[in-house]
Amino acid sequence: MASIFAISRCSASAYQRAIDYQSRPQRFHSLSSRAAKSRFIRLNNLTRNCSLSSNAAPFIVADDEKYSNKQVISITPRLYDYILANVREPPILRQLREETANMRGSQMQVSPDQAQLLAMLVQILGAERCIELGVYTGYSSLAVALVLPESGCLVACERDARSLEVAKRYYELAGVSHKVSVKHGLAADVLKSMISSGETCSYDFAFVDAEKRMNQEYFELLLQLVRVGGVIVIDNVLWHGKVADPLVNDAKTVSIRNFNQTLMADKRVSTSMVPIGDGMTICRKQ
Ligand SMILES: C[S@@+](CC[C@H](N)C(=O)[O-])C[C@H]1O[C@@H](n2cnc3c(N)ncnc32)[C@H](O)[C@@H]1O
Repeated sequence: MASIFAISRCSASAYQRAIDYQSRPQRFHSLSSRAAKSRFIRLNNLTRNCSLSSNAAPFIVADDEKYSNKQVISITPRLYDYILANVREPPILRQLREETANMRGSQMQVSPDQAQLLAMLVQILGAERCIELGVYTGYSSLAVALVLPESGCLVACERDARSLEVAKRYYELAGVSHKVSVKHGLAADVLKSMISSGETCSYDFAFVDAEKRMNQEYFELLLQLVRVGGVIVIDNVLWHGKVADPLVNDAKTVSIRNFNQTLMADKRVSTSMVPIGDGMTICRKQ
């Protein structure tokens, strides 16, 4: 109870500063020594009061008039464990995730709850023809291929041959390789050649998870390939929260932030930004 009481008194901005401090303490340590010391102590207390430990109860991010009194919670490690315990991850996906955990870049893989959402969207759409940009070792593409009908097809595009080998092995193991058309190459080139071959408006679903700075170009090409009513999902739209931090202006963050802003004004699609994993935007072509 004590921690819940502390959490409810911790404001959203204090919580954000506490998170900033946890993720980048060096930013605060670069202050003049006296200012740094007092800020260090205050922020240390904040992180403790905001109960960011693994056993923390969910922190209420918003519940005042600004947010129409709607209560919005953050996900703590304990709550995330609970969410994961409610994901029906097929054993073959679990096996792939566990094998990939020791590989370089494993943090790039979508999370089990994200993969489940992608598979769910494909099922709701009744999708038969799908595209994925950025396969890595195949976790998200396998999640999609597993729910495609036998006649379905997923174009899976990846520039790295080594990770593609793992993906192909798992498509075989899962018995879905006949549904996956693997394209080894640069995503934009693959999409352009699909358009040149007359495949416009013939796809139901696309998932974008390749080079983040190319998102706008991928999106324009995919809009040509996806039918009206089809869905394009873009991953990493929150970019570890950096898109909302005006002090972060590296090229990738700025590019994702600009893309999000452009998408917001794009009347060709309806959109929903979902705070799952590192953030996904779901777009439906109008
Ligand atoms: C975030 S990972 C994809 C993770 C994958 N969706 C999963 O859930 O396992 C991004 C992948 O995109 C690939 N990639 C990056 N730029 C690319 C490009 N221009 N064309 C094709 N693949 C690219 C990288 O090699 C990497 O494997």
